[in-house]
Amino acid sequence: MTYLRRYFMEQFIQGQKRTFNLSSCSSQKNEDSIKKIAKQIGFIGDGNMAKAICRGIVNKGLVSYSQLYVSSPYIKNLDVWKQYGARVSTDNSKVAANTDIIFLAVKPHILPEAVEQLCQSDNVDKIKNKLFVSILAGYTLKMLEALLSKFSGCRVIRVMPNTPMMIGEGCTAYCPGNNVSAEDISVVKKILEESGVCEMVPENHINAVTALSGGGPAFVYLMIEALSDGAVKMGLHRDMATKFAVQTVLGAAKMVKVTGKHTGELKDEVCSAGGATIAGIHALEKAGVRGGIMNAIEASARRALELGKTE
Ligand SMILES: NC(=O)C1=CN([C@@H]2O[C@H](COP(=O)(O)OP(=O)(O)OC[C@H]3O[C@@H](n4cnc5c(N)ncnc54)[C@H](OP(=O)(O)O)[C@@H]3O)[C@@H](O)[C@H]2O)C=CC1
Ligand SMILES: O=C(O)[C@@H]1CCC=N1
Repeated sequence: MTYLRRYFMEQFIQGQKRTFNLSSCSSQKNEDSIKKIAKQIGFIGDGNMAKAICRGIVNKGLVSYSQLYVSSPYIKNLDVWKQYGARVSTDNSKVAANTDIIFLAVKPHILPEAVEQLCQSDNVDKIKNKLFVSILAGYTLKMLEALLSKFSGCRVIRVMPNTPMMIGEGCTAYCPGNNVSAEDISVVKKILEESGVCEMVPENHINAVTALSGGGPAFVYLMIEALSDGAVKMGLHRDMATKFAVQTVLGAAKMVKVTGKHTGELKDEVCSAGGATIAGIHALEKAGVRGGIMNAIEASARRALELGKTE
């Protein structure tokens, strides 16, 4: 078991425990019944992003685990879902046939194989008229609609989520495909909005979104690590350095959001004339940090574009 898988399983279990505690309180129950989505939701692929979405929506009371049906190739890996009441299968077609909304949550290079499994199954007739939600980087609506064309009446919504959905702080963009109804959009939006910010974007913006918010958490983790490393170099203990780096990033992000001020103005409020901060800003500018970050977004968006092409 990889470290990441073990970590997500632990988080997943903790999330479930917290949900159980919350839902035993009556006011939460009332709120839950208002929010609840009366649909069966399928996940083809049970990796990091699928777990983040599921944990986010279960924690918010939108669905219960019994409404989730998850598939991936190794039955052992699905035990954790089963343990909490989700249905599981190694057969993707069972998930697609027995749910209303199907999240495609495999890696891009796996998608043709996963869809082929649906096409070759005995469940083809039962997969008609379904709503598919693709979270894959790179796969355009046109490609997705072509891949799923065997299933008449299928609709597709392309979304780009991120892992902080798991804690209700996600950031997701979505683009509806041809044939989706207002109800399709409304239910998918409800799922995504419940776990953070959610905006509709034109499809030609989705690769930029993939780089910015899809992969962005990784860039921010790296920055937090570097801030902590710098402070350790200057003598702070690691625990404190990381705790302060995290709180500083959180606080700065909230300042931008809450005050609505331009980031340049907020930066100027920190930089005393001839002081310590401007010396640090100078070091960052000399290192080309702004250009480096812009290059990272550009490289990531270009790579996202390539991911839909078969490799
Ligand atoms: N991770 C992220 O932050 C984000 C990811 N995405 C997108 O989400 C998708 C999934 O990424 P992520 O969750 O990170 O990837 P993971 O590798 O964590 O998950 C992929 C899952 O697919 C399973 N799988 C492999 N082959 C098949 C198959 N034939 N049928 C069904 N399931 C299969 C894997 O099972 P096993 O492990 O047993 O092989 C695994 O559970 C990608 O397309 C990515 O572009 C989008 C936004 C953010
Ligand atoms: O790295 C990737 O390709 C995916 C897309 C966004 C986050 N992870």
